[in-house]
Amino acid sequence: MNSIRLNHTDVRVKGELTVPGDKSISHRAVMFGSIAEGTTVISNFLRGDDCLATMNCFRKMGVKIEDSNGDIIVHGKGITGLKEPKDVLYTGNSGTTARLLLGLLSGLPFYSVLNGDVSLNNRPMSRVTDPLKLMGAQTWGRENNNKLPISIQGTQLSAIEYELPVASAQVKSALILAGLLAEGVTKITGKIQSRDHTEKLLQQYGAYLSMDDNQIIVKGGQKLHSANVFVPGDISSAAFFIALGLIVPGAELVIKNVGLNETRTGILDVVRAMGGNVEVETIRRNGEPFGNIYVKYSDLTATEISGAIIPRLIDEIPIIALIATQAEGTTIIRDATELKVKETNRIEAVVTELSKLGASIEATDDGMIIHGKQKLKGGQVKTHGDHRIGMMLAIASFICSEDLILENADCIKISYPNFFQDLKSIVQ
Ligand SMILES: O=C(O)C1=C[C@@H](OP(=O)(O)O)[C@@H](O)[C@H](O)C1
Ligand SMILES: C=C(OP(=O)(O)O)C(=O)O
Repeated sequence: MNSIRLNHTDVRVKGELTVPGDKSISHRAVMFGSIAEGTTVISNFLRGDDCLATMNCFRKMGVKIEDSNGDIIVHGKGITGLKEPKDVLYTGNSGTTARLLLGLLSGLPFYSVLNGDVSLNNRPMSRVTDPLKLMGAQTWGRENNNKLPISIQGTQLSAIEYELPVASAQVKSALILAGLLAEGVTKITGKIQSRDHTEKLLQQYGAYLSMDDNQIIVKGGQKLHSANVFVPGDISSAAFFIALGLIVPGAELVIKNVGLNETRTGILDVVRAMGGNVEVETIRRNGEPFGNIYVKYSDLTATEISGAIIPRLIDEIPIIALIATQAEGTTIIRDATELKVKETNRIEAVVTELSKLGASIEATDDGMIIHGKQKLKGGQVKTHGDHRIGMMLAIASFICSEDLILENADCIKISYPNFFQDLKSIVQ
C-alpha cells in the first residue's frame, strides 16, 4: 500500500465493531508463556507486526509457538530454558519487544543481539541499559549503549533498588523481568504509575510481586506456570473509533470487548471532560477488565491535559489532538515530551500533518496547543511510518471537505492489520 485516497464526505457512521487484541498484553502473554513451565493458550492475540516480531524472537530461542484455531499455543521452556539464538533477534518497529527483551536476556546465560528497523534503532535504550548495568548486565550498543543494535552477554544479575526517572511501562517491565532472574530482592520506586499489564499478567502466571502505589518488589529465582490468557480489545485501537463517533455528525458506534484497565483509560476521562457522549458497560471487572463502549456524536469543548493522566493516554495523544480540532476553544496538552521518542516525533508529526489539513495547531516543548473548532480541508499527508499517525489521519478524512491522500499507510498493520476493513464495516 503506497498511498491511498480517502473521501468520506456525506457518509453515515453507524454500527458495531470489535477491535483487535491489546498489543501490550499480547506481547507479554507470549513472553511470559515462553518462560513459564507448561502450555499457555492465548486467545484474541493481536497478529500485528509488533507482536509477530515478539513471537519470532522467542521461536529463535527454541520456543515452539503454534497458531491453531484462532489461538496461540506457547509451549513454555521454563525461566532458564531458552536457548542461545543462532541469529540476530529482529524486533522490527517495536519498542516494547526490544526493551522487555533487554531485561530478560541480560539475566539468561547466553549471547544475543537485538536489532530493529530504522525507527526503532533511533529510539533511546539507555533508560533500560543504565539500570540493568547497575544489576551487573553486560550490554554493548551504539551511542554508548543507548541505541540498537545492542548485543548482550547474559550473566547472573544482582538485585537493586532503583528509582524510575521516567513513567515508562517498558522500563518498569524490563526491570521486573531482570528482577525475576536476579539474586536478591529488586525494589522499584519513583515513577511507577504507568500501564501495569506486566504486574497483573505475571501474577496470572504464578509469580509473586509485592506492590503498592510507591513501590514494586520482585524476589529473584521464581518459577512461572502456564496460563490461559484472554486478550481484551486494545483501547488504543478503539480510540480511533471513539474519535470517529464523537466528531462525525450523526455518528453512533458500539465498540465491543475493549480493555478497561485503569492505567489505560485516560482517553475516556478526557473525552468526557470535553462533553463527549461516551458510555461504558463493564463485562469483566477482575484481572484485565473489559467491556463495551457506546459513543455518539457530541458538541465538544476544549480541555487541558497534563500531569498524572499523561501515561494513561500516551499513545492516544495523536487522535486526541484530532478530536480537539473539533472542540470549541483552546486545548492544551503538556508534560508529554515522551511523544518525541515514539515511532516518530509524534508532537512534530501531528502538528505538521494536521496543519496541512488546515487545523490551527502549534507544537510546544512538551506538547501542543490546538485551537478549535476548525474545518479541515483535505490534502496530501504522511504517516511518517507511524501506525498511530496513519490511523489518526485516516479518521481525519471523515471531517475533510475534500480528498485526503495518505502516503505510506502500510505501517498501520503494526498494531491494527484490519483497520481499513473494520472502518468500512461501520460506514454507510
Ligand atoms: O509497555 C508497553 O506495552 C508500552 C508502553 C508505552 O511506552 P513507554 O514505556 O515508553 O511509555 C507505550 O507507549 C507503548 O505503546 C507500549
Ligand atoms: C509507542 C508504541 O509502541 P512501542 O513503544 O512498543 O513501539 C505504540 O504502539 O504507540
